[in-house]
Amino acid sequence: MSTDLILALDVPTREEAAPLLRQLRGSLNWVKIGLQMFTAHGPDYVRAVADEGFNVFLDLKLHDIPNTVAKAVESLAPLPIGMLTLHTCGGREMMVAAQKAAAQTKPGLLLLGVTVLTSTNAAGLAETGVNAAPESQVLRLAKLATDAGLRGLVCSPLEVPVLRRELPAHMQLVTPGIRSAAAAGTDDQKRTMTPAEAARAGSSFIVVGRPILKAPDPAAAARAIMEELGQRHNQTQANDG
Ligand SMILES: O=c1ccn([C@@H]2O[C@H](COP(=O)(O)O)[C@@H](O)[C@H]2O)c(=O)[nH]1
Repeated sequence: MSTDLILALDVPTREEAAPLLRQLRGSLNWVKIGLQMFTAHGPDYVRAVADEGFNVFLDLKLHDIPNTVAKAVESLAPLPIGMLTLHTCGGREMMVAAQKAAAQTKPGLLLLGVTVLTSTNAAGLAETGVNAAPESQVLRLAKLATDAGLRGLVCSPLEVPVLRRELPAHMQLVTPGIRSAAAAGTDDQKRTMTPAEAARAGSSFIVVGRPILKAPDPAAAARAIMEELGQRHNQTQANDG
């Protein structure tokens, strides 16, 4: 199984993003547009990034009553997006409604259920009244999302091994919370792994923002991560052979 990089384009302006996208055209497949860029620059920017040849992952983490989320999915369907997030803690009925809306309006769209944010640890969960370890809560929400018909999940790479054991093989597992071994800190991320570890665990995609965006040479940092994922893939093939 191979693991692909998704660049989280969390910058304030289109001008700041432009040189990096230009340098990564042709080597990077996926760009994630999240709340920062979408609230500032809207659907037009989604179209602009897709026009540059990137697959777009729209990370809006929808969380509302079933009808409202389904209508939002319908409104977003005309956009050139390949992935869209919603919160699994919105519940089964909401996820079923969203998946139905996606199937009717944009059948190829991969709806991803966000389980427990990678910025949350056991103490943070307990503060919200959830007295479970992150791994148990992720598994619970992941099973609910799978039952509701979703085909992909967002979780930390730490939970990927248990999800790979417990869920159908077709589930796409997208993992933020990526930090290199040499990183000085983890920012606000609490459940982290390195790119190679996440790939080895079985992530379908890793999502990386600040470690690339704040690097002295962001394009080189992105290429180094792709290399790390590719090297691991090649090593696995070599070991398999
Ligand atoms: O659980 C989650 C879900 C989404 N994210 C998003 O991924 C990136 C990570 O950025 P870094 O700068 O690499 O920490 C960011 O856009 C988050 O909104 C997440 O981190 N955790």
